[in-house]
Amino acid sequence: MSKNAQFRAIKPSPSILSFVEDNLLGRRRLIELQRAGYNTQLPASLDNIPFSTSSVREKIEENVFRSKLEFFASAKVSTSFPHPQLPEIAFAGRSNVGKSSLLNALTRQWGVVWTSDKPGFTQTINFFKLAEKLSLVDLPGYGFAYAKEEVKDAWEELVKEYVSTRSSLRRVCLLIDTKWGMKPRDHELIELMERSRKPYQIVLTKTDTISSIDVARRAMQIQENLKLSKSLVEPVMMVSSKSGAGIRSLRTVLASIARFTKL
Ligand SMILES: Nc1nc2c(ncn2[C@@H]2O[C@H](COP(=O)(O)OP(=O)(O)OP(=O)(O)O)[C@@H](O)[C@H]2O)c(=O)[nH]1
Ligand SMILES: [Mg+2]
Repeated sequence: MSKNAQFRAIKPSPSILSFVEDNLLGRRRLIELQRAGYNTQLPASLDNIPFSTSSVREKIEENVFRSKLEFFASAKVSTSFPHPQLPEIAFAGRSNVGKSSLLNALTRQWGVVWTSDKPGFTQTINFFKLAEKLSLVDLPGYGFAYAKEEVKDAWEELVKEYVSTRSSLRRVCLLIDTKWGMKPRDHELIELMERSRKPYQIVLTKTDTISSIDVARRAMQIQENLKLSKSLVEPVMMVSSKSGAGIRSLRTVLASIARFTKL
């Protein structure tokens, strides 16, 4: 069977299918979003309360994500990692997968984290904090095709060192582009997290680019692939920073890390 046919033969579980439907994930027609009660005039309209009568955005439900997002450190080498003070959530994944965009979408604070359509844009580990509650870390993407080999290796070493040694790191969100699925470099990082027993959670990004059934298939495929993994935190999360789909669900999951972990 071809890879494509194999993918199409995947039967997503009922829980994945209902998550996809409840969050209106996948490419959707405008009329469908409007019928579901979303104000499609708003940017990232699915990150709002359906049937809200307000013409502006409702406030973010999770307190911690309403705090001001502040950049506080940047590191190119491990000796410049800041002193670990807050529970930390890191965003890892291939270049261009949407890490920086997701940080912006979670906090709705556009412009604090820089995004770009040029792969390999984020070249250092950037540390942000939300009040004195939680630290969010934007990792440089790996697998960037155009950088010089030695530069690329240096980035990867930095990410690996961070993931395996950082004591305040509570979760790594491993972002995977829904359309393309997991690549060898993603597996390398997973092996490292398994070895260093770092809890990690998969976040499928750019779900607005493919059909909803394919989003569900991708989540199922990854869940099956990683079912023997010990450090994986379930479930597979699915988001679109563009439509706002799944963003509220991810905030809920991540806010509990701020609430329940002490350093
Ligand atoms: N359609 C769509 N495009 C997205 C989404 N999220 C990000 N993008 C686009 O993807 C490109 C890369 O986004 P970034 O957030 O800069 O990606 P990154 O993972 O931080 O990239 P590096 O810093 O190079 O590692 C930009 O052009 C974004 O506009 C999404 O949910 N949907
Ligand atoms: Mg980036």
